[in-house]
Amino acid sequence: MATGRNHRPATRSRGIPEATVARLPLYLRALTALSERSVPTVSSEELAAAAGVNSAKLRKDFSYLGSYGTRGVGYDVEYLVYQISRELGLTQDWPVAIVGIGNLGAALANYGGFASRGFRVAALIDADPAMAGTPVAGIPVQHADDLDRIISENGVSIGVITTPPGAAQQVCDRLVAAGVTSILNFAPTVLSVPDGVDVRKVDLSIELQILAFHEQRKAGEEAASADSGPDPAAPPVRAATSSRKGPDGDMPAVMPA
Ligand SMILES: NC(=O)c1ccc[n+]([C@@H]2O[C@H](COP(=O)([O-])OP(=O)(O)OC[C@H]3O[C@@H](n4cnc5c(N)ncnc54)[C@H](O)[C@@H]3O)[C@@H](O)[C@H]2O)c1
Repeated sequence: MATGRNHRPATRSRGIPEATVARLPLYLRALTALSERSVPTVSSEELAAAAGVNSAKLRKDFSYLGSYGTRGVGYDVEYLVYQISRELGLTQDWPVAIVGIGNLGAALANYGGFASRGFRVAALIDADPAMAGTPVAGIPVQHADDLDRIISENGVSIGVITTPPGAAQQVCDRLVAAGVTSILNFAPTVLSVPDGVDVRKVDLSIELQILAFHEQRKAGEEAASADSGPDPAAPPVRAATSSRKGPDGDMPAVMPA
């Protein structure tokens, strides 16, 4: 378990571009589904379609892993699952602490998908004394006063912040001081962290705002085309608005801080 403050993921030191790292979980999700169906091999085109990624980009991404597939056969599904899991550091257990066990923190604690992906919810922490000792998802909530001890006792290197925004920076500082080097921030605030600490933020309202922008644009284009009648030279409305959002496109669902 790497818990040092200056720990950097091996992927970066091995020179894999950040955009490729962001697509690896998409490949892994598609490959895991194939593996569950006992599919032995997959072509780059099939896998690219399943992951929602362009196939040339997929082949380039896999070349960073040293994985080139076999002509006419494709990629070995099980081996790729192993390779990508290893590259992402998922072949080891990552104890995670969630801080702020309200609506969102409790929902995340109850989400079964983390454990199957190598993330074990090791501790739940909240500042509300009334919550101390109360089990959520079978794990007793611990008081925030004991944060340092909880982090070190559980070897936590990934902290999830689901507190109100006003508390997030202070919680972040305490997590970092306790040795946490990666933070997933759900609070709608920008966190400052020292070098060597990685922060990712998730904001569903930003994603919804981007969808609202596209909805508005589609509605405007439809109104304009209704006003002017059909124009054979105009591109189809769908084609103009179907830009992909995600690690293959321009707006990842989980953003660097
Ligand atoms: N990223 C997203 O898409 C998304 C979606 C929903 C909510 N949120 C954000 O997630 C956060 C939590 O939302 P919620 O609805 O669960 O709120 P909530 O009020 O239900 O829960 C917040 C919890 O944090 C605890 N808390 C407050 N200060 C603390 C501190 N210093 N240390 C430890 N615990 C502390 C509170 O006791 C409470 O239990 C908010 O910042 C909200 O804006 C983000």
